[in-house]
Amino acid sequence: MQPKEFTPMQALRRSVTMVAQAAPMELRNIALLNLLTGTGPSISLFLGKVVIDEASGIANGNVANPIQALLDNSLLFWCVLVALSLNLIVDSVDAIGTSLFAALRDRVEGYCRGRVLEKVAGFDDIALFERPDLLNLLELSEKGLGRMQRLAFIVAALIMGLFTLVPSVLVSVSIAGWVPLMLLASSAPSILVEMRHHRKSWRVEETQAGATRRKHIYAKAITSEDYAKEVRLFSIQDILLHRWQGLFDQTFRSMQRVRYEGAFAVVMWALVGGLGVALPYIYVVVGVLGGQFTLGDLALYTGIILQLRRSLYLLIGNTGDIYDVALATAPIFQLLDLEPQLHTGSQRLRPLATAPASEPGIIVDQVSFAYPGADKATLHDISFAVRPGEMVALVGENGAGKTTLAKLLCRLYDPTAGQIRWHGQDLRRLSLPELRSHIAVVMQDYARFPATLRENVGWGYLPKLSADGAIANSLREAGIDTLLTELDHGLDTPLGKQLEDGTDLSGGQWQRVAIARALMRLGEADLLVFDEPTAALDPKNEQEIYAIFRAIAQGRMAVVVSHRLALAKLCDRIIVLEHGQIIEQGNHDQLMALQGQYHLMFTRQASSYL
Ligand SMILES: Nc1ncnc2c1ncn2[C@@H]1O[C@H](COP(=O)(O)OP(=O)(O)OP(=O)(O)O)[C@@H](O)[C@H]1O
Repeated sequence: MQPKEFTPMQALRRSVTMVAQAAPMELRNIALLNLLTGTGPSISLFLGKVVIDEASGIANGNVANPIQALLDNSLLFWCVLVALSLNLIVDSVDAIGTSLFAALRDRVEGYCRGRVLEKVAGFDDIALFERPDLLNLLELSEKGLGRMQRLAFIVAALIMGLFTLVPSVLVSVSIAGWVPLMLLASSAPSILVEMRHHRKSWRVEETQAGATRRKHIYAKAITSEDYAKEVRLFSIQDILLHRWQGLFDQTFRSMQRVRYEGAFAVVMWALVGGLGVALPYIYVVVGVLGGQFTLGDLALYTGIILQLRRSLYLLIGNTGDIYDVALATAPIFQLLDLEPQLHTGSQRLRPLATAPASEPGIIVDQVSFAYPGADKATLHDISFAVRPGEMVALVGENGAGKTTLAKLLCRLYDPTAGQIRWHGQDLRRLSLPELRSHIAVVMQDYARFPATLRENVGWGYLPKLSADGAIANSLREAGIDTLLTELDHGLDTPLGKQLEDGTDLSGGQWQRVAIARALMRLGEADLLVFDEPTAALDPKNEQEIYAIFRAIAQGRMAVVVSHRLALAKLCDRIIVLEHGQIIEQGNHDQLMALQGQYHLMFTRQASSYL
């Protein structure tokens, strides 16, 4: 799962295609509008020249009725009328432009963000959320999404620049062939300087991606409800603020240095570009004095030279920006092209009856595992079996590798070495959606979905999302059906403080809701994976949940990760892990008789309850 490299040109091509796909209608309408507003000023200048030449021809001081003179000269009359109408139209369509641009921005945002969300949601594995380099990629894609909206504006501005440039070039050629060439040549260095500046800025943003992400983490720790209580109780606001400020200063300083350098270079080259305007300008003024050009020409040509320069700047500025966009949007395409680490297999899960005689249940066969990017393995050569009807406990000290093993059983990761087989089939060959539909999980860090009670439970088994009876049953089995009467809107009460009118639950209640969600799957699930399922429950409720687990594990395979050895004691087999290795295995009595690590842990825990 290594991100591909993109050249700026490749990223630019993909970005332009994406913008065109996102808002084809808005782009077309903006192009039409720009055709009008871009060519309008050149046409106005030309009409102005005719008006000046015609008016100065008539205005010799002997015109008795100037209005009649205007009406009599049809060229003058029509030029005045068209120039005024054109100005009126150009001014009035400006307002349409504002709403078209707003629609363009929203469409591009919706389409591009939608594609990114779709991609992230479609990842079957969780490495994307656990690898710092991929988290940085997510951070950079977020910046890229902002730049994608800018690209839409740049494309519109370039269209505008071109529509202004073409008539300006055509008119300026009539002054002298060298005029547009000179303006172009004197502006060219600015393009290169802008591009270099953008490349440098992006390099800084890239190298600061980690710092920017950490900055967001500290900002979140200050503003998020999850940390609010402890931040205050331990008075760590200042530490977090200080860290955020430090990272902000660091990223700001690096960017500011590049900005100053860039601004200086751009200004210097803009001054050089000014010379390119001065010479043609003087040439026209001298031409008027020498009788080569008329007064109308003076107005037209000086206006057109300045306009040509402006349109060149519009194009130069936006070409520089387009380079910046190309660099900044590359992470979006790196993310969109990211190959998931896990691939679904095609086989259907074989029924128990057809499993090979030696292979019923789940066999963990010499499994080792290292987290992506980690230099040390977390699990070493793990082998054990969970037979149908068996409840197996994974115990061990913090960091021993229990949760990691639970993640491998649910195929959130694949083993680095060895195999996990289910009724004789390697998990990697099974269809992932099918595999996961046969597993009911309660994770240690279970989700508290900002959704209704119905959804928090019903999302465990979508076909029964509207089946009030089934959801109520799961809540009852998880011992939390009192919520149905306690909550104002019963199943349809929004849960979580993030939601308007949301009701928050206690930690233990949320844990029971997570258990109820897993219970919704019981119709299909053959494997139950419970990782610290009772951590938030009091001892009385814990005992009650143990009894529920035992009951639902009947006839299924169950793996329970727990520090509560009272729960482990109820299991058919206990696997003791230490530093990612199995050090003991057996039932409670066998392990107690062994007088090893389990015995030590159990007696310590039992004595602490006395
Ligand atoms: N996403 C990850 N990337 C890299 N290392 C990880 C990741 N998750 C866990 N680890 C490391 O793997 C080791 C085992 O972690 P694991 O969560 O499996 O332990 P555990 O036995 O469940 O611990 P606990 O009882 O505290 O929940 C730890 O050293 C941990 O630092």
